Amino acid sequence: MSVYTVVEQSDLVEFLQDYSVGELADFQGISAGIENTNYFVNTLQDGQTRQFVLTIFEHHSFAELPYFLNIMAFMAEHEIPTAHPIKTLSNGYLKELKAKPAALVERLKGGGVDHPNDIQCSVMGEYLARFHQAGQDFSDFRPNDRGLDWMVSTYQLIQQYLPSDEQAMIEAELAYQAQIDWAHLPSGVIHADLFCDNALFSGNQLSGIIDLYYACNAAFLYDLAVMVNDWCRINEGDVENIHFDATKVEQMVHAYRQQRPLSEEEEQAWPAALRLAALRFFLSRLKDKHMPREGEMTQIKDPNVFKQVLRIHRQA
Ligand SMILES: Nc1ncnc2c1ncn2[C@@H]1O[C@H](COP(=O)(O)OP(=O)(O)O)[C@@H](O)[C@H]1O
Ligand SMILES: N[C@@H](CCOP(=O)(O)O)C(=O)O
Repeated sequence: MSVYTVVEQSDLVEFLQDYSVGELADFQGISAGIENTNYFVNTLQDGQTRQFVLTIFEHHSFAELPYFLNIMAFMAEHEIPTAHPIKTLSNGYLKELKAKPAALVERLKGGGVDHPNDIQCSVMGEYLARFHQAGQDFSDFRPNDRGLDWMVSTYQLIQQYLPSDEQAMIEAELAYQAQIDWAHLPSGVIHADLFCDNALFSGNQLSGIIDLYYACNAAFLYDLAVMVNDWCRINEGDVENIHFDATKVEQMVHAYRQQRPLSEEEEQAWPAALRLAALRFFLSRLKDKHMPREGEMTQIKDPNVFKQVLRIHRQA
């Protein structure tokens, strides 16, 4: 349930006064998602229904949000299907609602993908490369706040809760990753969290890329690895049965390469990128499990999924 901050009709009518979007027709809380409060908002303007999503940011400060909203606008203006934020009458993207940062963005068509097919994996590979290429012209910079430093500090926080086998695997992987110089690989703006639940499809057509709230500057190869680890992973029952669909991996990476060829260094670093991406989400899910954020009902995702993914890549 991602309605942590309840919005009344009167709140929304007042909030919309600062936009040129017409009059509030109706609105509805969105149950999907885990980080922020989201509402579908419909207005009536010049006899036409307009559809938006209102997001109330539960964990971000006012200061850090312009980067994300500017990327959403930039990518939408560069043929990447992100949701364009709506400008207020004072020409900004960010407002305050119920004492929290809030933004109104266009509502994208399509639905989530639970079991992606080969074509959808290929489409995602192409569009991630397009995202990376377009981002080369984006002027703002944000360091990766889920990089190796964060991984080390997060491990130190949760180590006390972990069984010895997990401690040993994480320490070995951190030591391995510390030897790799990611900074020399092609880098730029990445999504950093492009899981299946952050893309919207209408059939085999990509209609939305959402949740850009981990976007940052980092190695492009890492972003592709994050996506492969989720979109090409086959979960059949027990975690031990997790494996990768080689055709989906090939389709995704081939489509990416067709749009943006990988350098020789990237080709060589690919196994390490898959491991780094698995470690990142293994650690964040372990932290959410052992140190859940206060005051909210979080959907705890299974860390063992990425424990198994990391194990598979380390044994490859
Ligand atoms: N711009 C949008 N257009 C259409 N649906 C959206 C849009 N943004 C979010 N959603 C819907 O809201 C859900 C939660 O959004 P998400 O950004 O994943 O939430 P959270 O920030 O909590 O992770 C998504 O799964 C999607 O169904
Ligand atoms: N897509 C991630 C959730 C986002 O990461 P987190 O750092 O907010 O936990 C996942 O499925 O683990």
